Amino acid sequence: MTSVKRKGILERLDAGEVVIGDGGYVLQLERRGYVKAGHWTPEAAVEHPEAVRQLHREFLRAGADVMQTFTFYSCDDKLDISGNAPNITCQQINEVACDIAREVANEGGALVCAGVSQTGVYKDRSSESEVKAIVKKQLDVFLRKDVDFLIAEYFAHVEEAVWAVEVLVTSGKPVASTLCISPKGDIDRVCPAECAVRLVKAGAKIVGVNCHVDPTQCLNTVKQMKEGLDTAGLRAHLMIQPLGFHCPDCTSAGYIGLPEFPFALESRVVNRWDVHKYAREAYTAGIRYIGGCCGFEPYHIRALAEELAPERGFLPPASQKHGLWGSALEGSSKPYVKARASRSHWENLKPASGRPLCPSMSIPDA
Ligand code: MET
Ligand SMILES: [Zn+2]
Repeated sequence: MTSVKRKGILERLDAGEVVIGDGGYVLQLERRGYVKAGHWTPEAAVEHPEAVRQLHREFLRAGADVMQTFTFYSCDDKLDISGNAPNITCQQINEVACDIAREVANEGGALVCAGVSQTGVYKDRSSESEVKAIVKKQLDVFLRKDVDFLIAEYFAHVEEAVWAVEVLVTSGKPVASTLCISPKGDIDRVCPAECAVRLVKAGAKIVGVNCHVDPTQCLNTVKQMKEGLDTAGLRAHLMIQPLGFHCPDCTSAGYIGLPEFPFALESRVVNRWDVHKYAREAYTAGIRYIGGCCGFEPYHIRALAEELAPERGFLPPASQKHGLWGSALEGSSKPYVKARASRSHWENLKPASGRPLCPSMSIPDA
């Protein structure tokens, strides 16, 4: 599949455009029956390409400007651990994942971003060459498939992310990097400001966070990253792809440490109005690449696109089926439903969980 000539990621961001990211794949496809929890590897790209393609299409229709390849954890050491895809290789998965992402991206002018994530071999400095070899193997496939840009995402140690970035930049393609860290910093207690500085010095042009904590906590972290870069006199674009779950009670282990992870997170899902608020705060903080990670579904991405429609100048196709701020309810025959066709109703609502015996916060296991 060839790429259609279109404005690249850096051209868009350098011009001050808002870039809407996509949402979470592995968690969503686990729920749909195509990914095994615990392993979280993406062999569904080969086994059920139609399922992966459909999720990409829904994100595109919701307004995503970027299709991230379904290549999470797709390196030899992770797939071996999973042991549930004996005949499928990572190369195969990564090739097919790039093709699927390109096919859907071409349906709507989106860019293809190929991703690598934390490896299973990271220890200390001694693992540098091993980590880099794994990333290089993934990169070779991505280059053959001529993806538009690259991301090193979901790294908990900035040191490992820096190694990945160092390999990815050798391609000459733009490189983004997001860490799955809390406002306190990475696992080794490197603060977000320092993390951002190290990633940019390694060559990343777009830096930020993804996964592990909620939109509020991710905003806090990226703001610290921005301050760190400003203080160091470095320039980079900022990116944010938080969880689509509220977890103010989690520790630096993020949502993985919550007893509800991963099979009972539903009561924590952010709603579309939470996403409006998050999108506006991210934009105001100077972040221009705004998307979501685990828990972020197509309707959340549509909410991002709707909140930022004044800046972007258009609405996504999925908004044909959604009146802004509940206006579609004008057509309801029930007066009490019709009365909810107002921004103030949805903006001020404190949604009930409907679970009278449940606490609003948990005690994390880690
Ligand atoms: C656990 S984070 C997963 C990130 C990846 N981009 C996905 O959505 O599948
Ligand atoms: Zn995630």
